[in-house]
Amino acid sequence: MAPWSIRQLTNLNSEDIALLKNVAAESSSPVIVTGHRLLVMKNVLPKRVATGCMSVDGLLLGGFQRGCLTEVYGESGSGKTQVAIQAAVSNWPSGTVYICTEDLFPVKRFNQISKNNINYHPSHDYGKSVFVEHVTESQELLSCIRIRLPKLLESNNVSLVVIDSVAAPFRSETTNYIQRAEELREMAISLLKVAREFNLAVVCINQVTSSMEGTGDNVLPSLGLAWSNMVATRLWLRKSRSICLNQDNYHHEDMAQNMVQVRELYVAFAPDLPNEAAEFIITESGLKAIQ
Ligand SMILES: Nc1ncnc2c1ncn2[C@@H]1O[C@H](COP(=O)(O)OP(=O)(O)OP(=O)(O)O)[C@@H](O)[C@H]1O
Repeated sequence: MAPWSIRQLTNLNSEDIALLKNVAAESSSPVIVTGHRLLVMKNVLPKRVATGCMSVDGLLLGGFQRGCLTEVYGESGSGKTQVAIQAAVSNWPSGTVYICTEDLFPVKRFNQISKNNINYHPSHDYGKSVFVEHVTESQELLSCIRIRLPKLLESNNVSLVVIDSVAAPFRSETTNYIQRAEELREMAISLLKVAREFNLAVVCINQVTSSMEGTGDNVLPSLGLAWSNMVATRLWLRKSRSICLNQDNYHHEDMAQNMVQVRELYVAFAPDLPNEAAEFIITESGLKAIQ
């Protein structure tokens, strides 16, 4: 039996202590259980991580599902990063791990959305709950997910992991397609393990190639069958129509000005969601549902 002690955790009841004793008995090494892990073990955390946009959360029955992989794909500029940043802000005080593989983390935009968050208070340090990592190569990304990520999750309260974007490290090294497929499969397996063990929502952002853009329902992210089989939910982001809005985001057909681009998040595949879409706009303060 591994040595165990209960430090820092307070207000444990007899049920919690019995659960911790069982965990320690089954483990061959010392056990570190944070308050968050205890909640995971007791299975009392909400099953989804909110995106912070009313219409999208309505469609997704509360947000991104924990314990599995969600792929968000769409053409450049469709709003994939905005959705992820908004979810990171809405997830506060719970943490987000944001792994950037292409562009740097958009700090300015994150701060802008944070300050406009409905629960914003000057004393809240939103930045402290976001752990940013930049990796550009596939092996580096794999090692980050397998080694550094679990270590970080052991000692921090995190409920969302974002990879922006998932294909970029593999795109630059595409000479060996078999190796690429194998690495993608390994990455998906490692991400799924982390998602299950720590009860996290893992959101993988994926671009569609320019030749695929605008081809209607045939637009598909292509990372191979092995990868596709690991993804539980696939969401397609696209620009749809333009509309006129007044300052309160109310739709007015007769307004000649303030034309705004509407975006649509469509459930391309999910075991528990209908193939429907939610509309939203992107404003300075983040994603907003249309009234
Ligand atoms: N402050 C802002 N106010 C209003 N709209 C904004 C603001 N910042 C970004 N946007 C909108 O978000 C769009 C960019 O979205 P985003 O960066 O999420 O796209 P993406 O799908 O991640 O693209 P890529 O694949 O190229 O990274 C911009 O084109 C703009 O329309």
